[in-house]
Parts: sequence; C-alpha cells; structure tokens
Amino acid sequence: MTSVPIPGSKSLTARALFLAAAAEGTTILRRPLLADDTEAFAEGLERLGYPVERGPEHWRITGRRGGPAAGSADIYCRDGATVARFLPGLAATGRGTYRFDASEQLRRRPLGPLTEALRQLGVSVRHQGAEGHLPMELVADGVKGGEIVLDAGLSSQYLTALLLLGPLTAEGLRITVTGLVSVPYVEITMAMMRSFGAEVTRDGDVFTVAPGGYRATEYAIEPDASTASYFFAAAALTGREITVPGLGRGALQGDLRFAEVLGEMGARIRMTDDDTTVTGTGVLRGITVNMRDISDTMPTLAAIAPFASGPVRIEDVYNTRIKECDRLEAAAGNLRRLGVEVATGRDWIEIRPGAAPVAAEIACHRDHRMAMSFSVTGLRTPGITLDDPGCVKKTFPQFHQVFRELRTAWRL
Ligand SMILES: O=C(O)C1=C[C@@H](OP(=O)(O)O)[C@@H](O)[C@H](O)C1
Ligand SMILES: C=C(OP(=O)(O)O)C(=O)O
Repeated sequence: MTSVPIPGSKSLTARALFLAAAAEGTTILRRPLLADDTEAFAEGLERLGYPVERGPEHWRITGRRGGPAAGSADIYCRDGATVARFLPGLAATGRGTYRFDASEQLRRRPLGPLTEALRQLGVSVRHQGAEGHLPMELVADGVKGGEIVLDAGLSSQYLTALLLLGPLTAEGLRITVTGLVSVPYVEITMAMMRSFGAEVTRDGDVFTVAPGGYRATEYAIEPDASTASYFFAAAALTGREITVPGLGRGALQGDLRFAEVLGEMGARIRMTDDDTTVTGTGVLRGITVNMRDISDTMPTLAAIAPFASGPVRIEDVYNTRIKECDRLEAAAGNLRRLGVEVATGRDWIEIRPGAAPVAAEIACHRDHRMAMSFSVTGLRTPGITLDDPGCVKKTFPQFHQVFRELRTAWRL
C-alpha cells in the first residue's frame, strides 16, 4: 500500500482566500495549495490591499469589511480562471478602478456572462479588447444587490463569483441560473460560505444570499481531488494500491467521484472518514460515463482508456473545450499520436482500445491536466514524453518528482 500526500485543493484555496479577505479580522488557512493559480490569487488580493502572509504550512490573511483598501489596482491573473472570475466580485465592493489582465491562454477564455451579471448589478465593466474577455477595467462604487439572471452553462465559476459577492452587497442577492455545469463546485462554494458565517440557500434554479458579510475563522484546506485522480488512475492501471489521506467520506470536492468511476470499471475502492484507497485489480472495463459534474477528470480517464477492455465514452463535457485548451481535441490528438482510435463530438469523446499504445511525445498545450494525465499512460507505455512538463506548475509544481518517487516505489 502506498500513501500519497496530495497538495491542497486549488478550488478550496481560492474560495478561502476570497472569504478570508472579505471577513473582518485574521483568518488562518491550513495547508493551502502553493502553486501558480493560488499564488496569482494571493498576489491579486495583496494588490487590492489585503495582506497575505504565506508560510509553508499555513497562510494568514488580514481581512477587511467594506471592500478593498486600494483605490486602484492592476491584477494579473496568469492562467488562473478562478482569479479572473472570483476577484472582480470582491473588487466590485470597493470604491475605485481595478484592471484585470491575464496570459494569452486565459484571455481566450470567456468571462462575458459574469461581466453581464455585474453590469446588471450596476458595476461598470469595460473590456479593453474583445467583449467578454480580459483585459477589463472595472469601476466600482459598492454593490447594492438585488435580482439577477445568469447563464452558467459555460462555467459554474460565474455563479461562484456572484454567490461569494452576495453577503458583501447592501441588500443581498437573488440569482436565477440557467444551464448550470460543474454543480459540485457550487456546492463547495455554498458550504465554504457557511463556514465563514454567511447565509446562502438554493431552491431549484434560484440561489438566495443574505447580506451581512463574513466572519474570520480558521480553515483547513482539503487535498485536491482532481490532483488525486492521477494517483487513483495510476493504481487502477498498474494493479497497485494507493491511499490518499485527507480525502474521505464527507469531503467537499465532487471530483472524488472519479474514484467511483474507476470502481465501476473494475478497481476496488475503499473510503473511510479520513481517506480513500483505490486498488487495481487487473480489470479495467469499458464504460459510458457522464462527466458534466466532474469534467476536470475527463483527461485522466481518457489517458487510461486505451487499456480498458472495451470502449470508453465520456459524455456531456462540452465545457472542457474552453479550459486551459480544447481538452476534447487535445486528448483525442494525443491519443492518436499514441496510435489509439478515438472519436469526438460536440460534447463527448470515445476511446476505442485496440493494439497497445506506442511511445510518442505528448502535446501539453500548456495544460497541466494533459501533462499529468498522459504521465499516467506512461506507466504502461514506455517512452512517452511531454513537450512542456513545466506546465504542471499551475496546480502541482512537484508533480513530476512525486510521480517519479511513486514509480520507484512501485518499480515501474
Ligand atoms: O470553481 C472552481 O474552483 C472550478 C470550477 C470548474 O470550472 P467550470 O465551472 O468552469 O467547469 C473546474 O473545472 C475548475 O477547475 C475549478
Ligand atoms: C479548468 C481548470 O482551471 P481553471 O480554474 O483555470 O478553470 C483546471 O484546473 O482544470
């Protein structure tokens, strides 16, 4: 049995940073993720005037009611969509002019539904380049609140941003949502808002947030369940066993359901209150699976699918086309490089296992998940290389070292 300590959740760290900044007083975050996305988030907060003291084990954030202390700020989001989508909501509660920009990759990703919603709330948002994309400038004068309508069919992050903003408005928010994807991330948001003292409810498509702000607290970040998927997949693929401590029953992250998908394919899964263990059994059946709720794990499954005993079809994942890259085409392209038969449609991918995959260079498209997913394939196909191994820094800078240690322990 191998136990792998997985770094903190990107999604929980980003939310906790927002909540800590908006709460009066000092919040301690235990085991936050130290990676590019969360570093960009912390840097953004500092530019808005919220001090973030970063230690290796915990971060201390000094929060403030009434919006950012800074009357103007330039925030560079790097590749982090959570930064670009959550922080404008916090900036909107201030009084001043706030500019957001990002890498070319993140500039391409859509922001329009969020900026439309902010405009419905009276915030002035001006996109400097293409409408609905970074860079943008926001002129803020506090947010009164009220009723808005939001299309969250491309990303749940727009809804999370507005929910997080809700308690900071004068009158609260009532958001009617259409087309919601990635629902478990919204559940994470609501649970964490409650941990910081806010009132938020859902009734079907309508989310209601009471005014009243947040309370500072001490908060422990769970290990990242999307990151854990590579290690669970590795065990399932090689007949080994892996335990991830800190992710058990009651964990907030939907992506832990990926372990259940491996279970349906033939791996053995054991979940306790404290951890999850996946044991490879030598059986990896084909499967048809809807991954709308857990689409960050689509590339993980696609990368081990060539070793299944039948076709693997992953459905309802249109929004993976607008992540760090077009993940449906990137996964398909890489599988073809390995000699695997694969087809894609608007919102699905189907992998048809045949002869064993052959060695090839993987095109990462600067997408950490391409790099980490196809590293798992490499456990069974010697000679797979990555054209950009460094792109893992977005969420897991030490990935290759940890993975190498795992290979050594497993003699692979
Ligand atoms: O809210 C979050 O922390 C996230 C939501 C998901 O995005 P979408 O809602 O855009 O699918 C997920 O893919 C992303 O990695 C993190
Ligand atoms: C889609 C992802 O990130 P982002 O927060 O930039 O959307 C991801 O981590 O897979």
